[in-house]
Amino acid sequence: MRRLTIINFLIVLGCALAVGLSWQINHEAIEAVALKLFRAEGRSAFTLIQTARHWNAIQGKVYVPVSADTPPNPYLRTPDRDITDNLGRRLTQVNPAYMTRQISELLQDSDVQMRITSLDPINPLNRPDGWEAASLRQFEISGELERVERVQDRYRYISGLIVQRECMQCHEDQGYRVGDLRGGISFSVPAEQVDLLVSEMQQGSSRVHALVLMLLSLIGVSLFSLFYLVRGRLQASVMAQAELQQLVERDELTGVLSRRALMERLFTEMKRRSRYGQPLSLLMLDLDHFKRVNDRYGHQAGDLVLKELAQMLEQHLREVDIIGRYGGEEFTVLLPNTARLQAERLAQRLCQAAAEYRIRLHGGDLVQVTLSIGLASCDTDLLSAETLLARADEALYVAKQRGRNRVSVYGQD
Ligand SMILES: Nc1nc2c(ncn2[C@@H]2O[C@H](COP(=O)(O)OP(=O)(O)OP(=O)(O)O)[C@@H](O)[C@H]2O)c(=O)[nH]1
Repeated sequence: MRRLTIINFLIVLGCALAVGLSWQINHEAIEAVALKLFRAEGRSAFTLIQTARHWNAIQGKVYVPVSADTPPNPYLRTPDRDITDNLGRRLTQVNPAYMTRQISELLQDSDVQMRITSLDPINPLNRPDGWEAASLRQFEISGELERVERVQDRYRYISGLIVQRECMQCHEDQGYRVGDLRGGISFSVPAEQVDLLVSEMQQGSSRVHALVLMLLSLIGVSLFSLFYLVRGRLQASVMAQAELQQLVERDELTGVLSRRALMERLFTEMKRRSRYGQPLSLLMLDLDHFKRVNDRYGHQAGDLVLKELAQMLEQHLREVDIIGRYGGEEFTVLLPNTARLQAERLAQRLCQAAAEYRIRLHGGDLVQVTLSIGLASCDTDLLSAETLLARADEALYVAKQRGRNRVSVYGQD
């Protein structure tokens, strides 16, 4: 349960990290979008102003009546700067730079600020501020012609002005050539409105991310818990099945195969034998005078002797050999692919090993038991399992009759 809690915590943590990363990327993208939007606005405004300036330049000369707001431009040094029309009114020439400056002054009371500026201004009022000067210098170095940035509480945009042929009439004296960068037009708007929009979009994104995090965590935790539960049940059932199998297959006291499992294996080996024609031998082992052990040391000591002896016998067998408890103090050993002669040698070894084996009881006494073994083989003839068992039993009976602690082979003794 503790493991499940830790893994579920890690799932939620993983979801939180992934969603948090997405939230961060999304927030930065929204801020980038705000900048892109303002860049588009700046470009539109610049295009409008440039078009008006172009119109002015291609007219050759544009004149307007002299007024308090439009006095003659002191920085325009053309001989026909001021003229009088046929009604006697004084007119003065408004070149593109003068026109741009006048428009920017008209905008002074609005949110939008516009400035025409140059690193080498004819009109000192057009001197660039720090950001504009840095941008114009960057344009000169990089060849770029546009910059947009949030500067303190305003979004700022500047685009470079390139000298066109029609500009030369005013700017030739400054040494400019067509294609030179001679300044720029900058716009700015308060960041407040854009900030509000950005913050609304970011709040929306935060809500969506919070929802996604909740859903992801819920789905992740539910799916994993379900998987954990099902896996736990499956494991428990597999273990229970294995335990059950063990109970059915193994003799509880000695740990060797139970009689039932032994008989199943005998039938299987008989079938294998009849299909592949390999020899098969069967030993029937019985402890000699085991009653005496029980009588002398008690039933529990007898149990210990049975258990230890079974394990000792198992160790003397090959991996393919099969030992099982046939009943009481009687064991059966199946020897697949083993002919009579080989089986007899093995039976002799088992008999000798048992006789040499000493079992230490809990009280410290050493017990020695001997075995009588009956052997039956089916080397050539096809027998049934029952006949093989009966023959081994018969041979065992002979071994007992002949004085115990010996091997008797069916059909030979
Ligand atoms: N402790 C213990 N004794 C068992 C168990 N199963 C059978 N026995 C005992 O094994 C003894 C078998 O006695 P008998 O059939 O007379 O055979 P024996 O004394 O071994 O003599 P022979 O087989 O003729 O050599 C009995 O005393 C049974 O109680 C068991 O699981 N545990």
